Amino acid sequence: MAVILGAIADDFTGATDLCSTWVKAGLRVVQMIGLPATSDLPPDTDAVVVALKSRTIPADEAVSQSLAALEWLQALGVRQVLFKYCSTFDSTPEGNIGPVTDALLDAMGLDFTVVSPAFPANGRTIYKGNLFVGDLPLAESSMKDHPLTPMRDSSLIRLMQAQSRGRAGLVPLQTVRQGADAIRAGFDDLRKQGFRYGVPDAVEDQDMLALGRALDGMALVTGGSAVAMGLPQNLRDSGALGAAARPALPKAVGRAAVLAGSCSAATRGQIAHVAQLWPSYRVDLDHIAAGTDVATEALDWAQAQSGPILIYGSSDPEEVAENQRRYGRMQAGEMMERALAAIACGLVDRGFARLVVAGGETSGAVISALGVDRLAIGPEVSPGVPWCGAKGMGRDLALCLKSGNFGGPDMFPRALEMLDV
Ligand SMILES: Nc1ncnc2c1ncn2[C@@H]1O[C@H](COP(=O)(O)OP(=O)(O)OP(=O)(O)O)[C@@H](O)[C@H]1O
Ligand SMILES: O=C(O)[C@@H](O)C(=O)CO
Repeated sequence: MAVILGAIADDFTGATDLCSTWVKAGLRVVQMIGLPATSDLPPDTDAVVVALKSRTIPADEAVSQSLAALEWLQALGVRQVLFKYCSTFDSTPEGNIGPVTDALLDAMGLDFTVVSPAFPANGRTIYKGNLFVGDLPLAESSMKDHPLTPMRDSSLIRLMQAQSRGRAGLVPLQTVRQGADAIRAGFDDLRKQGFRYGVPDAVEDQDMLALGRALDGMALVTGGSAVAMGLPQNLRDSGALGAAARPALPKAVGRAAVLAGSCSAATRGQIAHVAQLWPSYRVDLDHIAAGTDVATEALDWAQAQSGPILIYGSSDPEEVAENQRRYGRMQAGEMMERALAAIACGLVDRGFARLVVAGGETSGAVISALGVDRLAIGPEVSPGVPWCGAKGMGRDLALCLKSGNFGGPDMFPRALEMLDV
């Protein structure tokens, strides 16, 4: 069977989250890191996700990388393309969700697509076009303090219109609850009225599955990982998919570490939990800025410990804001990412082979530095967070790339228990 589903993800943890959704649906999925240099894929691959690090780069660069990824996927012959962004719609007023969606629509000769970041299993729901994170509207959730993409509006209609060329219209929950045909009719109505993006309400997985059915035949789909849940069934029904596959845990031998650069409320809770259990080391941004070799310091410390360790740069919103005032928003983020990436390489050099990395940008920096070019997706630790197998710096590695906001407080030890650490 040929590769039938393709996706372009705007960050690395988001890509793994999507891969995990398709792996759970029995697909054989490969995650390519960055623009692929080769089309050499395992012969039974059903779906490929190209993981870009394009969420916070300038919009024109995000557009050109996404178009190159689209061309690569089209050359594989995929039937449907998903543009995967964050379930909390992480973006700035300039993009990059809007500009990339517009560019993909144009390149594919289309005039309409769906915009659906909903992810009910992780508490991201959409009602009357407003995105909620747990019980709070997006703009009142901890996402308002995100270091790179603070979200200060909850209306997906306004958010999308502010950064794109077209109008966004709602498919209300009453319509979604009537099932796939009604949703499709809702999209058709919007398109006829000149809307370019359809935003369907969704509060439960059942809504996402109905939406998935409605998206049968829509060549470009955009959203979070949950919008992808229902797509494999359409292809299975049409006979385009073989028997379901079962994911395997990665085999990697070596010490275990958690590296955290995410400053989300969830990650900070996970750090607080694990700091009681394991040796932990905090990377200080002021030391990095002062030119201290923090990587060597952290690695010397790591070698003196036994068992799993935690190394983190994450701070609370006040300290992040202070760091950004001092060094600039993007510069502060990049300094921390570079330090954590250098530490990751040093750890692998010293025999660490099982790494949990918290944060999408952080994961991007770490796996690029490790020279990983693809991930084999294994079983999930928690919704959207799978273990992955990879080759990095010539070694077999087990990597768990955790989206900032995902997972319960005990997610780090649970991840390692799955590998019997
Ligand atoms: N103490 C700090 N001060 C300022 N910035 C920091 C600090 N610690 C980490 N950062 C930066 O904050 C950013 C966090 O983004 P990252 O994508 O890694 O996490 P996230 O947004 O929570 O995760 P996700 O994208 O998966 O939702 C990174 O650029 C990181 O380097
Ligand atoms: O959709 C999500 O929340 C995640 O997959 C993600 O993209 C975090 O960076």
